[in-house]
Amino acid sequence: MRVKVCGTTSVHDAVLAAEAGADALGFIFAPVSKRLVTPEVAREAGLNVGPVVARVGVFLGQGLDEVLRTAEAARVSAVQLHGPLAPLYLKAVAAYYPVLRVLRPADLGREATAEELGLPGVTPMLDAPQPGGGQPLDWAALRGLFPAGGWLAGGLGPENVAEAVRILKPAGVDAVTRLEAAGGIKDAERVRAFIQAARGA
Ligand SMILES: O=C(O)c1ccccc1N[C@@H]1O[C@H](COP(=O)(O)O)[C@@H](O)[C@H]1O
Repeated sequence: MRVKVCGTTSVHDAVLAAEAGADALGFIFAPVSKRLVTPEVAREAGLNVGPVVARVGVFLGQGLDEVLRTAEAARVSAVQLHGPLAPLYLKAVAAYYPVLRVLRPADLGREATAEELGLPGVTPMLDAPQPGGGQPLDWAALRGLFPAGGWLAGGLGPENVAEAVRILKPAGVDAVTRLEAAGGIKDAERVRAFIQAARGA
């Protein structure tokens, strides 16, 4: 199972998460976020974590041109897309980058969702309705609905990730709020504890 540490805003926090064993780092380029980072800092962070840590650019409701330009400037290795979007948009991004397509529980079972997830290079990630809000999903209620090969986000932290993994068996987990000392600043102990708990589940 892969572990992603999201909301990285500095080289320091990128190195901290990579040294703690993160498989992937998330860089949020959505202007609404208190974890907004510039492509320049994300690029520099990526250069400091070695060759095997994935760098994921996170976007919410942004235009195709902006997503592709920002991803290129930041030299990310994958893109995470939140919010409603047209199938052609998703197809266009997936032609350049592996995509984590973020879904809410209400999206599961919809025809449009099945169409999106049928595209090559698109991996589902289930998250709470408010991204970056630190609110866990009702994992027990999602048993049997959770998409095969999907990732899980939404209010995960050191104290609850093992339980979530046992219930839903995701291919990857992702967190931000519960790993922070303050908005956009990582708590080193919580980052380490999260990765250990996820791996030990
Ligand atoms: O964290 C944000 O500010 C954010 C803003 C816009 C899109 C996504 C954002 N974060 C994503 O939210 C999930 C889970 O966050 P949490 O652990 O519940 O706080 C994660 O995928 C982040 O990438």
